[in-house]
Amino acid sequence: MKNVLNNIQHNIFANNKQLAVLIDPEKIRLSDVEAFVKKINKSVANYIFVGGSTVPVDLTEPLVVEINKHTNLPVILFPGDVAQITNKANALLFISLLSGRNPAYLIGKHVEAIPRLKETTLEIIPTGYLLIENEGVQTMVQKVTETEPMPSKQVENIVNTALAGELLGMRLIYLEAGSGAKNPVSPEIIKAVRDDLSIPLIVGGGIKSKAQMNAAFEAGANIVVIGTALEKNEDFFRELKRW
Ligand SMILES: CC(C)=CCC/C(C)=C/CC/C(C)=C/CC/C(C)=C/COP(=O)(O)OP(=O)(O)O
Ligand SMILES: O=P(O)(O)OC[C@@H](O)CO
Ligand SMILES: [Mg+2]
Repeated sequence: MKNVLNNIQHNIFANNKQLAVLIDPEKIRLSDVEAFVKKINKSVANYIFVGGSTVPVDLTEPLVVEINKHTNLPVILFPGDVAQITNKANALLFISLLSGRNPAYLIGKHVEAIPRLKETTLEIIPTGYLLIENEGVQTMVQKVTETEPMPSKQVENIVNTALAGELLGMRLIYLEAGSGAKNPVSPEIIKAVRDDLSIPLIVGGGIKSKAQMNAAFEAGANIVVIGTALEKNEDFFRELKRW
């Protein structure tokens, strides 16, 4: 059923916060998936994102199959490359790296993905993806895509880039500080983007505490994504049992 975007919009209308837990296929063993997913089920999480900047070709599909055995939550692909597309998920964030100027990640990979997507049952959600600079530390996404992140001081440029994505017809905007970033995207940037944007806003990268998660929601994030902090410390799930 193609209802992920509808569900996101419905939750926004109802003023609900939305949490996505990111599972990186490279960072989890199949034998650990059941226990991890059971923790996700007991938390407030609404979605499971699956993806990574570098993932061996044969890891994603078996992971999604295993996740589906243990949860009814929607599984949404957040791919770093075409090989991470599998029909076993519910939806695909069809992301274009708007913060960068590498044609491969703006449109090239997307063309490459079409043979897989022609007959897919996945809900495809066009998503503008903006990598925001974080104290000058290089992120995996930056390295893999050979692009520069947007300077965090250039708030107007960040807002304009997000709005350009909206006007190009994208259905979501994702503000990314980078996996495992020292600091999340600042509330100031989130608020500035939220103030001008009409479509849902996802924020991720470097969120390690409930306070940081709530700061992102308060600033206007509609969905917060947490990956590394839960990978490294599953006790963090205990704080996520209720909003
Ligand atoms: C259109 C298709 C199918 C693919 C291209 C998609 C694009 C444009 C990707 C942009 C950049 C990119 C490589 C994004 C990766 C997204 C992601 C899941 C990042 C998470 O990073 P981690 O892989 O967890 O980082 P670490 O390896 O440092 O943990
Ligand atoms: O792993 P973390 O730092 O939580 O980041 C989540 C996601 O935004 C990375 O692409
Ligand atoms: Mg990661």
